[in-house]
Amino acid sequence: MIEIKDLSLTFKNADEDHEALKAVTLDIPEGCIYGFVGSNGAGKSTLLRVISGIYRPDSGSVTIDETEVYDRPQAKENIFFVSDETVQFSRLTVNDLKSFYQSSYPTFDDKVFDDLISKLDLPRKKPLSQFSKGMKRQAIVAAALASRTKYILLDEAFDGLDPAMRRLIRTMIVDDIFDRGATLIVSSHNVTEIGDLCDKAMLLHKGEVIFAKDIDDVREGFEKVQIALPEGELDRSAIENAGVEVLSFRNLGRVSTVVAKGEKADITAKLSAISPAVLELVPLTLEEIFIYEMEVRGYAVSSEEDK
Ligand SMILES: Nc1ncnc2c1ncn2[C@@H]1O[C@H](COP(=O)(O)OP(=O)(O)OP(=O)(O)O)[C@@H](O)[C@H]1O
Repeated sequence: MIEIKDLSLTFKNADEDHEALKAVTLDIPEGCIYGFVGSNGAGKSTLLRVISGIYRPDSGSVTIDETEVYDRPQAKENIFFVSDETVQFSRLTVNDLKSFYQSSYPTFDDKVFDDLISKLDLPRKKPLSQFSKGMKRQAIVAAALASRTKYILLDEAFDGLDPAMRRLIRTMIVDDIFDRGATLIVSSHNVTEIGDLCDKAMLLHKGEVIFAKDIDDVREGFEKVQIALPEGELDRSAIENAGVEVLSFRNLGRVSTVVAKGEKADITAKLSAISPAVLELVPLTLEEIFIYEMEVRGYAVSSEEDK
């Protein structure tokens, strides 16, 4: 179990300081796949680095199985962090990578690594600098799985992988995590992928946790409705005047699509009072929810047509 309590971290720069994480509190249970999503610069990589013991928080704490990780090499043996940058490995070959991680992780399994490299069909004696971005990613993920650590942290999980490889790597990771009861934390900008892969998700914005929930509960409290009057067009104010909290409003011909905050029964009752000819609830994607949550906080992500 990873417990993060009231954690803050400020980068101190020559020109100005930047508070990258603000009072983050989060529990990551064992055996789950946890997704970190958020805007660019939200603090996802910084948080993964703090959990891995690379950065020391200014205040608050991170404990993994009740042990603080920073400055404790033994605790780090339980964690494999795949950074979003692979430049540090450029001069190494796949075989060098194997030796490097063998010495870093007592649990490293040579056979698992060799099998994965064969499955991925990666050259073993070529420096990683001559690999494509996706191939480098594959090699590091193979090392992560072969290290047999209890916790794997993947920054920008599937960056640079083609669709077939995304699927293969995803299956390899999920099978491994499931078989061993390990814990995986992934950060990604691909919200759909996070929704498909993860048990839980945390939305981070400007260093603050907006929510941390089971994936199945993320849609709770939001509804998307298609509505049309018997005659004429609706406008946003008509919906708001009916007492519905509108997050997004869009007209396509006579049919309006409304994303509203609130409970299904309440929203339906209020909209029924307008006496519409059409009133239909439609599924809301995770991406839409994340966008609305960030819009509410002033993040400019809506297109002209959504207004
Ligand atoms: N070493 C550093 N020194 C100073 N500021 C930093 C450093 N690393 C990150 N930051 C700043 O901290 C904030 C959080 O960065 P971070 O890389 O954690 O965000 P992120 O959510 O991973 O972003 P992205 O999705 O764009 O990769 C950003 O404003 C970034 O500029």
